[in-house]
Amino acid sequence: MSESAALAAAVQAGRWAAAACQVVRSASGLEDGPAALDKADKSPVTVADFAAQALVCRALAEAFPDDPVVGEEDAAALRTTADWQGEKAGFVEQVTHAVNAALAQFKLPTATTAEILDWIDRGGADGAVGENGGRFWTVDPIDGTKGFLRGGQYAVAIALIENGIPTVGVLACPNLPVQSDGHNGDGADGGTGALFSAEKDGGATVRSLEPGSTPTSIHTSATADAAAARLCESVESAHTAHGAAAEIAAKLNLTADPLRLDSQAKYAEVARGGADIYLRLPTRPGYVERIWDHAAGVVVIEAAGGRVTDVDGQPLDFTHGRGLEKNRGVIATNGPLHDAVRAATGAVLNASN
Ligand SMILES: Nc1ncnc2c1ncn2[C@@H]1O[C@H](COP(=O)(O)O)[C@@H](OP(=O)(O)O)[C@H]1O
Ligand SMILES: [Mg+2]
Ligand SMILES: [Mg+2]
Ligand SMILES: [Mg+2]
Repeated sequence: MSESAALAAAVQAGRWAAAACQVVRSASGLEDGPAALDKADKSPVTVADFAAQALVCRALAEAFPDDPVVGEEDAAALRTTADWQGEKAGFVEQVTHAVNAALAQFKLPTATTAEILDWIDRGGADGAVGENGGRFWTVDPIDGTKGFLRGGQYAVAIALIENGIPTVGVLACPNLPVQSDGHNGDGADGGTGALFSAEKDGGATVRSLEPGSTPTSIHTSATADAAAARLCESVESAHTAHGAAAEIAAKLNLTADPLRLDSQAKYAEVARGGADIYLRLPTRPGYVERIWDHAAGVVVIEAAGGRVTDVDGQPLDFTHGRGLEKNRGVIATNGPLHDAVRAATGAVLNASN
């Protein structure tokens, strides 16, 4: 099946953004890592998050100038940097450098800092129902920023949402091998990285991040035997309840240790059969999952034969703006295991309430 214009634009956006992330990683010292700021919620944002959002928004604007974009980041902090000193001095210049280094790799003209900040702020839409005929993009320029900082997994995640349904998804994973190796939490293997993509009702594919690479089809595993299943979850214990996942695994007689990786690389691994179950279990009441942390992963995994619901068995509801306001946690599986995993999850979470 040939790629739609929307998928082609998202693939290009993912390639540009991944290139900027790789520029930042290779330019930063191994000990210090890339420069990062703390956001209002104390979570980190790096030079590469901003550079990647700028490039994704530029690519989407070129192909679809009228489409709103709901991006995780905004440039407000970068517009007030005149008196930044110490480790923050030069932060904005580093963003500009990363964007222009990536553009140069693709033989595109360089941009000014003012243009780059405006591209970042194209991601300021709120995903409100009813705007632009119900069509908007959502972008996580680096999903798994903590993984990126640790040299672990991270993903540039891009999805098109139409009338509340994610219809196109791209996950560019610079530290994930093109072939699953069963221990992908380790980070860069010296390979080129992998780009996963899918369209709703089309197939899902993986290709290398190398220029001109060819996509190959991927599919979830066929296993219906929970005891033989591999479970993946976040590295960060603040993002998912590791203890409850261990209880669910025990209930399912699962024997293998969980595969811990950052970012939507977890959706990608289940989508290609490298794992069978992804659990994201609420850690504290009131946390609302963000749409950009899931939309692209949902398209890829469903097109590969998998299933996604929240921990209550409800479909993820993308019609409430920037948050999955009506959902709690996420269960993603290969498909055949879904009902059993959902039942075990319900039993464990209800027992602890
Ligand atoms: N308390 C919480 N529960 C669940 N997810 C959280 C969380 N706090 C932050 N996150 C989200 O977890 C994402 C990373 O997921 P993972 O642990 O699977 O790598 C972060 O994305 P960013 O890294 O894009 O900010 C952030 O949006
Ligand atoms: Mg973040
Ligand atoms: Mg994220
Ligand atoms: Mg992010």
